[in-house]
Parts: sequence; structure tokens; C-alpha cells
Amino acid sequence: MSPIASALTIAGTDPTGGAGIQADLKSFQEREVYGMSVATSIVAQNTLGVEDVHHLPVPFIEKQLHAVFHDIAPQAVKTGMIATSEMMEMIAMELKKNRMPYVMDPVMVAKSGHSLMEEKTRKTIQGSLLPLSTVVTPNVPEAEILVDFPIKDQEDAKKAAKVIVEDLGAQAAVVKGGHLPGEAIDVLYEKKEYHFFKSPRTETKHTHGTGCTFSAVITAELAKGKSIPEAVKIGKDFITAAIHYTLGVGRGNGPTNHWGLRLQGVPNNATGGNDNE
Ligand SMILES: Nc1ncnc2c1ncn2[C@@H]1O[C@H](COP(=O)(O)OP(=O)(O)OP(=O)(O)O)[C@@H](O)[C@H]1O
Ligand SMILES: Cc1ncc(CO)c(N)n1
Repeated sequence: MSPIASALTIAGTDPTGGAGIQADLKSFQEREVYGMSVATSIVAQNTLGVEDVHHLPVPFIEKQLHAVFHDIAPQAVKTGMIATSEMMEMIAMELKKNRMPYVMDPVMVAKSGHSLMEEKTRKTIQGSLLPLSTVVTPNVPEAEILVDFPIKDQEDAKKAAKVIVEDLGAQAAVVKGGHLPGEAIDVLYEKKEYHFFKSPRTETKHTHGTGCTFSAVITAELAKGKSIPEAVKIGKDFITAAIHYTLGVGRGNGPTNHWGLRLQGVPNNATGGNDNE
């Protein structure tokens, strides 16, 4: 195995750098993992919202994937925005040929409310990418769509994480608590056990790309060989600091601070302790 861990993101773009591929690459870099990216859709967006979306042709996305896989083998991969069923099916085929830890962030709707996935694609996930995933990281609205019941509190989030693993076939699931009231508690279900990752809620409007950043850090840590709970713990510490040390840039819901954890004096390769609830 290469001494350098590398990771690949397959996702949409954000020219203002807070979400999508740009956020993923910044997160990989912060975790000292060599970052690579394959674009699915080019998105004209900023902190105020999504202006327009241009989907790349499926054969062209496939060519980008081949360019990576034929040259530098990543140790882990994540997917973010995958807008159409056709893209999803092709990516699932490629990931079946190239098996490695795989983090699926099932991006459906931007924080601004703009849809980033066609309605009919929401069900394609379940038959294609989801069963291939090492970890799925839905927020509450995405988890509700995957499991088809409402999630109002932590008990519902626990049930959803379990259904995503036991009925839908993911190896592990983290239902993120960003959209529930109170402390920000993420629920991981893995190997028939629950783990809870808790942080105080920061009162801020600058949470653009939190989900992308969180799942990218998990991917980076899996690329280094960390266990799923260790990787999620580091993802949680990273995003908590990134939200806390807000940059205050952008006219709308601004990005997070990808070097926030460094400001706490935490070395990049620190391992996660056990901070479960
Ligand atoms: N205000 C907040 N304070 C502290 N942690 C937060 C806050 N909002 C979200 N988080 C944490 O950020 C991470 C991402 O969760 P969130 O639910 O915001 O993802 P998301 O909706 O998929 O994000 P996005 O769609 O913007 O990429 C989780 O670990 C969650 O607990
Ligand atoms: C490309 C892209 N992926 C994900 C999100 C969700 O944060 C976004 N706004 N843009």
C-alpha cells in the first residue's frame, strides 16, 4: 500500500468554496490526505443560494473516474451531489469494480432549499449506491426520505440509522442532528451498536457545506485506516471547530472554517478519543 493516504470525492462544485468538491478537497488537505476529485455537476452557487446547475454527461464523468483509477488508487472514496439516476448507476458500477471504504453523503437539497437531486433519483440510491456504502451520512430530511417515516427526535434518528443499515444494506449510518433542536447530536449505528457524537449548538447562520465537510473528514480518516467510530469522532470534532471558528465571509449563509481544528492546537493526525454519550 502507498505510504501516502489518498481520497477521492465524486461530487458537484461550489465556486465560493464552502461546499461540494471544494470543501471536500480542503478537508482532505487539512487531514493530510492527498485529495482527488471527479465533478458530476458544475453548480453556479454561492452563500446566498443556487443560481443554476450544469450536469456533466455521464460518459465524461466515467472518463474522469477512469483517469483517477488508472493512475492513483485512492484508499477511500466519498460521493456528494449525484443528481441523476444515470450518473448514479454508472458510479455504482465503477465502485463495484474498485472496492474501498466508501462514504455516501446523500445530498438532496442545498441549505438554501434548492434541489440538488432529481426527485426520481431519490429512490435509485437505495438500489445502487447505498448497499455499497461503508458509511451513509444523511441529515434529518434526507434520512426521512430514505426510511419513509418522520424524524422528530433522537429516538426517531436511532430508528432511522438502524433501518438504513439493517433494511437498506449500508454497513453503517450516521443520522446528523444539525436539523433537530437542542445540542447537535449525531447518531451512528454500526455493528448493531449505537454511538452518539455530541456538541453544543453554535448559534450561527454560517453552516454552508457542513455536511460535505463532515463526510469528507470521515472519508480521509477511513483512508488512513481508522475505524468507523474513530473516523466519525474526528469528523465531528473537525466540523464543530469549523462552525465555531466562523470566518464570517459571504453575504448569506457563509462557509465554515476548514482550519478551525488547528486553532485549537489539535495536530492534524490526532486520533479520536472516546467521547461517546
Ligand atoms: N449550529 C450547529 N452547531 C454545531 N454543530 C452543528 C450545527 N449545525 C450542524 N452541526 C453539525 O454539523 C454536521 C453536519 O450536519 P448538518 O445536519 O448541518 O448537515 P447537512 O444538512 O447535510 O449540511 P449541508 O447540506 O449544508 O452540507 C453534523 O455533525 C451536525 O451535528
Ligand atoms: C455541490 C454541492 N454539494 C452539496 C451541497 C450541500 O451543502 C451544496 N450546496 N453544493
